Amino acid sequence: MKVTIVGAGNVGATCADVISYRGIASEVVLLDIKEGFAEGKALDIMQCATDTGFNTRVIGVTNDYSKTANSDVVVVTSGIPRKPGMTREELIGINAGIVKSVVENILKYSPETIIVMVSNPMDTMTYLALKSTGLPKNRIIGMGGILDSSRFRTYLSLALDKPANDISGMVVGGHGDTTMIPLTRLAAYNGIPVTQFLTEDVLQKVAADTMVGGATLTGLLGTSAWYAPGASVAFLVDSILNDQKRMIACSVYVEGEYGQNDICIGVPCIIGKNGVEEIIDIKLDDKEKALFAKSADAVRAMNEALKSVLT
Ligand SMILES: NC(=O)C1=CN([C@@H]2O[C@H](COP(=O)(O)OP(=O)(O)OC[C@H]3O[C@@H](n4cnc5c(N)ncnc54)[C@H](O)[C@@H]3O)[C@@H](O)[C@H]2O)C=CC1
Ligand SMILES: O=C([O-])CC(=O)C(=O)O
Repeated sequence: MKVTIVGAGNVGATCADVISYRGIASEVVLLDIKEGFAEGKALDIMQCATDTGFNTRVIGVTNDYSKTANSDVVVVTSGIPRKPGMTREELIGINAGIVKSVVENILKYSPETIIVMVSNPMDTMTYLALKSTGLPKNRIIGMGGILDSSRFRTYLSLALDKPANDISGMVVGGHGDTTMIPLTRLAAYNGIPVTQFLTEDVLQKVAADTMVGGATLTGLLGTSAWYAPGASVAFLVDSILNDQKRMIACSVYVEGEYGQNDICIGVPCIIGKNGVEEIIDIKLDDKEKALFAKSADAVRAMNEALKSVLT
């Protein structure tokens, strides 16, 4: 199985690294516009093979899309990350043009591929990729909810002082500091609702910390995060390539689900070899429904902003 990752920067290279050492794909192509950069990252990752014991072939190329031909999955991480104090939405001006040209080039060589969108603002870039290519909606998947859910589970694990892997929880809605919705009511510690262990105040703090999880790391690091984002992309790619049919919160095109239409937004999906195989329309309570509608309005407004950026 072949995966191409466009953008060999922090997230792209980390994702290539995790895909390789977990043996998720037999071939990974890293592509970047910076001369020699992807080649260097690929060689460095390949030189881990004997110590960590993997056989994935990793190659790096500078803007040579012919080497990406017949990729089963293409991950798009090309574009700029935010700096401290910025929102993801402020990246739209530069990243929209990059994403549009990248997906056009990709489809010339891999017309049947499934695209995983990472570049921010991710919900908007997912919508842009869908609309500009006309691909079927099952083949364009935005990565955000899985990362937000990992952060949610981490903050819950810290509050409970219990292992994160014993905790389930999901974040839906937009992948933005104010648009994501950690579903605290449904989070559980080995099947037991966390509401039995944590006070409402603590749960509200966990939700607030989750929502600004990316901004907190950007403030600490000076650029946005990459270890957890790279691992989240690899998890998603694994579910596609190995047809695992995991339920993962992803940004996908909705047509009536959650009362929304014509936007890409984070909802629970079954992810398998066909990409998005099903959207799980879970029952939200009235408060969650109102938050989802507000989130959807904000996501829709960004899609409107695309028009001025691309003309
Ligand atoms: N959806 C999510 O959950 C997350 C999204 N991100 C987003 O992912 C993107 C990448 O972040 P980082 O890897 O930290 O940035 P980075 O700056 O480390 O890497 C981006 C790479 O893209 C390359 N690039 C730029 N234009 C290109 C083009 N036209 N073709 C090929 N390569 C090109 C750059 O040369 C650079 O190497 C950002 O937009 C960031 O906001 C980051 C973390 C999580
Ligand atoms: O915070 C950012 O800008 C990058 C991102 O989407 C994340 O780490 O969640």
